[in-house]
Amino acid sequence: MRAFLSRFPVRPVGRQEPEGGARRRADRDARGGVSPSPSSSAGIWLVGAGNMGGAMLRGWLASGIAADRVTVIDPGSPDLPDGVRHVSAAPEGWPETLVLAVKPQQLDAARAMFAGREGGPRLLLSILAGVEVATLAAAIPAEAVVRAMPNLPVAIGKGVTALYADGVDDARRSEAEALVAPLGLVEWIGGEALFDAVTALSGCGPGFVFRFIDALATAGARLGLPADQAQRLALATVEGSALMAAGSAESPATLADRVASPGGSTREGLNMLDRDDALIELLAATLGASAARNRAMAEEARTRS
Ligand SMILES: NC(=O)C1=CN([C@@H]2O[C@H](COP(=O)(O)OP(=O)(O)OC[C@H]3O[C@@H](n4cnc5c(N)ncnc54)[C@H](O)[C@@H]3O)[C@@H](O)[C@H]2O)C=CC1
Ligand SMILES: O=C(O)[C@@H]1CCC=N1
Repeated sequence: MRAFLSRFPVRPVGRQEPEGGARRRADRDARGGVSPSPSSSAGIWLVGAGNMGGAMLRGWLASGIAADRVTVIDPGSPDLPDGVRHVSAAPEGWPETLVLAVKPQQLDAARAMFAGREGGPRLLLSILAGVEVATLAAAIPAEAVVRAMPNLPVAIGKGVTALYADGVDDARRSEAEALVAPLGLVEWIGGEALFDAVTALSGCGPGFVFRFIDALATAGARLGLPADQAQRLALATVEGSALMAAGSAESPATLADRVASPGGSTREGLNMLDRDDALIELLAATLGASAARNRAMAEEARTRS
């Protein structure tokens, strides 16, 4: 996956670093907050640069954020874009923004890296599925905690990031939003209970869509098409349909009906998907299973903390 992501070129896509970063850093120092060496207090520390942390990193660099603003903390050997500083353990002090992107089961190890330090980051942005704000706040003493649920297409600026915060002021919420805005669509979630649902829909969603593309190609191959040709046709069909739906004033449901000529072959196919709401029921069960796993991971994280 990392090799796959590294194939996407890192190039500016129009958005620049949000203004005000330098002013906010100065404010913090003036307030007598945590003030380690300038090199460690500035910028973003990305804790964990695997599939998802790496995807966010690529999206940030493509949006124009300078590589030297990000420090990756990862004991592994992540495949990183040029110019990004990589350390295997946390430097001294705290950054302005700490992005937590380890697996939920690795939260304890990440927390241990920072144990015993005075102060905390201004903003903790966590992408851990199923790990709640209260658990995160107990692990890392940040001034503000924001949960984020990105998805893999953030690597190309076409992702979705859902955000949730409780009791966080507008300035910090704006900081969190500015950080993920260059990565694609950003949506605030009204309650933490909905986070498992949003994780299942948009966080896990690319996995389901990739599987759908694969299944469409497999079904085409079963009708006799060469497998590689079926895959190209399936991929381009999904790409074109998604782009068209995204740019259309009509709903996807209406667009589906537009493909279906009366008495034609699309209707016959749609009848299969619609019979007893077969596709809806399948996806409801799919998202339900993912959401249940997120709830279980939250429980596991609460128990460990
Ligand atoms: N993969 C995805 O599409 C999405 C993942 N997420 C969340 O992102 C998080 C990471 O998932 P993936 O990137 O898929 O996992 P991953 O296993 O690819 O990446 C985890 C990274 O953390 C590093 N790591 C392990 N222990 C560490 C420590 N103590 N300190 C710093 N780094 C450490 C590993 O070396 C690895 O590079 C998870 O919490 C997951 O719920 C959220 C949305 C989508
Ligand atoms: O599979 C997972 O647990 C993570 C959460 C969302 C996507 N991947």
